[in-house]
Amino acid sequence: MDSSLLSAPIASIGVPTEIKADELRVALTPDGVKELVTKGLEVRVQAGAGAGAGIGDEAFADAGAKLVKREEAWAAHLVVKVKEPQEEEFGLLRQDMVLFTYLHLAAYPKVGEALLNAGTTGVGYETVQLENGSLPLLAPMSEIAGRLAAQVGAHLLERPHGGRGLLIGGCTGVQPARVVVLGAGTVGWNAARLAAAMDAEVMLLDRSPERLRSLEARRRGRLISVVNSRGLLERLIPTADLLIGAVLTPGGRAPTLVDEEMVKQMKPNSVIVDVAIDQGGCVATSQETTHTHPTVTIHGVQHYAVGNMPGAVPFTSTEALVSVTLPYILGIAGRGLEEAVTERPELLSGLNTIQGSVCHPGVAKALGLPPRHPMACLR
Ligand SMILES: NC(=O)C1=CN([C@@H]2O[C@H](COP(=O)(O)OP(=O)(O)OC[C@H]3O[C@@H](n4cnc5c(N)ncnc54)[C@H](O)[C@@H]3O)[C@@H](O)[C@H]2O)C=CC1
Ligand SMILES: CC(=O)C(=O)O
Repeated sequence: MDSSLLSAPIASIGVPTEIKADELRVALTPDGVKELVTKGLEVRVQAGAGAGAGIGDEAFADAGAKLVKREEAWAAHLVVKVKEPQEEEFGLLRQDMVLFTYLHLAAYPKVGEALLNAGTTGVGYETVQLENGSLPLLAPMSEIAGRLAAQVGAHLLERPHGGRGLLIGGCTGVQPARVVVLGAGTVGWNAARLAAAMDAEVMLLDRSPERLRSLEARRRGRLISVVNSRGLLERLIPTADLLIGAVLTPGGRAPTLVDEEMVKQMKPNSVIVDVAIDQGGCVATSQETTHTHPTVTIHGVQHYAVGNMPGAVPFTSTEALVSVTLPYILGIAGRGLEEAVTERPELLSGLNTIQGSVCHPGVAKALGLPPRHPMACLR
């Protein structure tokens, strides 16, 4: 095993064009490129990679990037992306490469297998976790996805979009829609507060009373927070017009809080937005959809489960993503992965695979493989 890649600075950074369905974000902005190039690093951007986010090749070139073909971007020793590698990209994975991107291996075990077979070191944005439990590289996309969940849900409740024909906030003298949000983390809170701002009646559920207490002072409108239980879900879900799934166990598969029987009890043409689909989804009947074909109707309920929701707003989400990933990219490339982990210990939990081993306990459990301690893999 060649461990020099992990202990030495990485001189070349590649930014390929995203190829997941309807994914329009790009992993670096021209300002981000400039920061890296100023530090003496080489940044190779695939020509056209920024088009979806409104960033032209010229802007990248002016910032100091080399515009290259796909294979050259992937040939870099640090490849930064937005989404997990797609099957067409599996052949481009190598051992002498650190891949820094959203991986969501619990939901995409084939990607895990490909990384392990190739011996690629995969650092997942979504499992980089600070000591206080927060997820700094997931948070901005969760903010965006939460807000989108309320917007999309409101839209899907309208009759021409397949919904029951409800205005989410009702109107004077007429009851608003009832929105049930499962999980009061970043996605859940943002979805709930936007739905409440649209005058919906919102029930926000979480297993953690402490989390709900921390939100108390910020609660506005018709927003009620409750600690969830199976019995409560059984009573509440049949009353929901819009159900939003937003629970997470970092690295692991999302718990199935809503089984098929509960879905059958929902009102005809009600809506489920399962944001947690990128970790497998928290509704038994959810299956991943795309922005082009965003919904499927199962038991009379519209299911929206797009795995890359922020991809719909690439102008907003590219900036937001790079604002949090850039310091880590600088650290990994400028000082090497080992030293970057020492400087920013939260990176340790970002390590999902290292040269053929799984090294995140949640990911390992989801993949049914034994975890190795990341420090043991690094050294
Ligand atoms: N589909 C998409 O495009 C996107 C999906 N996401 C996903 O949304 C999900 C939520 O993300 P965040 O809000 O950032 O996570 P978070 O960690 O901020 O919040 C998750 C919440 O779920 C709660 N929870 C966990 N298990 C629970 C259970 N059994 N019952 C009730 N509550 C439970 C936790 O207490 C926590 O408050 C994740 O799967 C994330 O990957 C995030 C962004 C975009
Ligand atoms: C977090 C995630 O899955 C996304 O931004 O696409």
